[in-house]
Amino acid sequence: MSDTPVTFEVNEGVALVTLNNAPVNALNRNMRRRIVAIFDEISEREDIRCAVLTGNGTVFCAGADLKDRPNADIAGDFLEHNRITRETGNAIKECAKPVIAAVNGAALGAGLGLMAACDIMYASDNATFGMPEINVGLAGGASMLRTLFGRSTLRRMFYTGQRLTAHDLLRRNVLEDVLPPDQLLPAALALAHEIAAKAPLAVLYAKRAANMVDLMPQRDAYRFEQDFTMALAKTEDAREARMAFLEKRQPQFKGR
Ligand SMILES: C/C=C/C(=O)SCCNC(=O)CCNC(=O)[C@H](O)C(C)(C)COP(=O)(O)OP(=O)(O)OC[C@H]1O[C@@H](n2cnc3c(N)ncnc32)[C@H](O)[C@@H]1OP(=O)(O)O
Repeated sequence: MSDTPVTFEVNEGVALVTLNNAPVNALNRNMRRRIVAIFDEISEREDIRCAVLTGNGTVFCAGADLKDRPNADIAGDFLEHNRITRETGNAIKECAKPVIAAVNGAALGAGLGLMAACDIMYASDNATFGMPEINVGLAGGASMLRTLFGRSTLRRMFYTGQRLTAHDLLRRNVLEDVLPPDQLLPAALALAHEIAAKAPLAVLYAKRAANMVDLMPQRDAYRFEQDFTMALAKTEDAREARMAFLEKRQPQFKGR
């Protein structure tokens, strides 16, 4: 295992978070804690506007570390493991800034869950996707895929452990794009920089709204979004965005 199981660097408003636990970036507790800490930090740092999540090596993430399981004979050990496991995805989903997945290889089990927690998803053309829990004595994880797949595909993957290709997911409108490995990170970073150049408050509101509308009925969701529209309309940046459009110039945002 690497000393730094997840690395984190920031460049011009974009954070690049890289899973770095050779050979297959399997998730152990140490790594999960680091992921939670990094995305909480990204939420609060004003110099970060968008993040990209990728993996080092040829596998994005092989899911739960099958060599480092909780001990059911130690009271509390399984519950603590489960708590940090679910907070890993939540930290990405609830991150105040958009997170773009750049899936550079297999994304399996909890690894596919990491991708599913992201806002926008790119993959390399050699990536594969599956929920192999059924084959390794584990259950649980269908809930992580609800926003990605329809009922039948989700259950087929869940009951069989079958793996789908990146092109299968592109055809099913799960992925934004499928790219050769050397073009994956540049494409994800280019989109991240485009988002990072938007009015910061507008992006914060947009992500909160997008997360909420995942959960709410349409009528309530749009009512909720209108509150954000009203709050945003009162900011200096909203006025600047409108004036820049009318004056045919680039906006200068102040984050307020
Ligand atoms: C709710 C969520 C639950 C879950 O996430 S359950 C876990 C689901 N994950 C799996 O079942 C992982 C299955 N792994 C694979 O299919 C393959 O592996 C890969 C496609 C990821 C990579 O294949 P390749 O490049 O051919 O490498 P390799 O020789 O299979 O593996 C290299 C080393 O990595 C170890 N390894 C693979 N997956 C895991 C894992 N999830 N946890 C711990 N170790 C893993 C292997 O055993 C081996 O190790 P050694 O070199 O000692 O033989």
